[in-house]
Amino acid sequence: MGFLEIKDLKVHYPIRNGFLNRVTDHVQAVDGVSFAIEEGKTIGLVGESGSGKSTIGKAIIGLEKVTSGNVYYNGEDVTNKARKRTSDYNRNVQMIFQDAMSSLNSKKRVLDIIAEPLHNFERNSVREEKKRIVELLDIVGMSEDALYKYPHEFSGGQRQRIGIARAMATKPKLIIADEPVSALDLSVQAQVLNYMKRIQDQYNVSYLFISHDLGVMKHMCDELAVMYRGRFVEYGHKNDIYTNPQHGYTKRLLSAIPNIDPVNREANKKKRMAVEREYQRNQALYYDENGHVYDLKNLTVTHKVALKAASKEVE
Ligand SMILES: Nc1ncnc2c1ncn2[C@@H]1O[C@H](COP(=O)(O)OP(=O)(O)OP(=O)(O)O)[C@@H](O)[C@H]1O
Repeated sequence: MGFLEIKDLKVHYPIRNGFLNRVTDHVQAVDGVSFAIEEGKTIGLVGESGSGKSTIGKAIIGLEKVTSGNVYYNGEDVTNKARKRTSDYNRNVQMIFQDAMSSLNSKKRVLDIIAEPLHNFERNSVREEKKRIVELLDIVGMSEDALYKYPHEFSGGQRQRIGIARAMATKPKLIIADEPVSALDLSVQAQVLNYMKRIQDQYNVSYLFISHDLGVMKHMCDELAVMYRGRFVEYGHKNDIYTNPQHGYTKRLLSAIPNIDPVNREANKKKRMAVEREYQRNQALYYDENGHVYDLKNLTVTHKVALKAASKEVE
């Protein structure tokens, strides 16, 4: 059993229209998901843009209102609860975002940025506080030199590491990491991910890791949830999902991971195209090279013969 449990979570955003700004419909951003987070483990949420990943993270931390369902923290229902900044839940659940530049206050020095969450939970002398901040910078591989600089004086990867140091200031049990490396170059991504791994080993922190990148997920996660239109279409141990995906959507995501092995590249390309065609057949839609979309159910016989011949080529 996990220390954080999500039960049948739904977040529906109202769509407003017209002069009176009346609610005419809802976007079912998250539509009934359940899972639990255990200590020291990483759960990955993967899926295309708009599938509801960020909304889950924001609903857990209280940035979005939950429409129905529950979030339990150590058995206590914390759904939609107004909390003091100093509450135990706020201390233990932190979030980092893709764009570290906008989540770090550009007018503040690193010392003050990391000190901010500390002020809510600790009473330290100036000397003690500085010592704590130097320790926090150290866990993300940064030196004391960073203390009196501003966010714009750092690279993207360094800024993300400062964000991680700040999240770690309250000694949280869970960090929700929303696309933390998507905006970074590949080599910098690897560096940031390795720091996150090391921090997990050392402090037993859990991650809810949100990404659209299955390559990154393979490196980071224990369990994986594949999201499609607000729901989990597949959920389980990452090895099971990577070796034996059940859902057409997961197969498609997996086949899209770039292959750097030149020997198998051609074979993988064919496999990828076959998976793509199967997915499209199941969707009853077909996209040709010119970007035209056909509904397979309404195709003429000539079209069907042409498509059949095209799919044989890649089988
Ligand atoms: N504040 C909002 N008001 C209305 N609709 C919203 C709001 N925030 C998100 N949505 C919609 O909810 C759905 C899920 O969005 P969400 O940001 O959770 O997806 P995501 O999987 O995290 O996508 P991305 O990878 O692009 O961040 C989308 O259709 C989005 O347009």
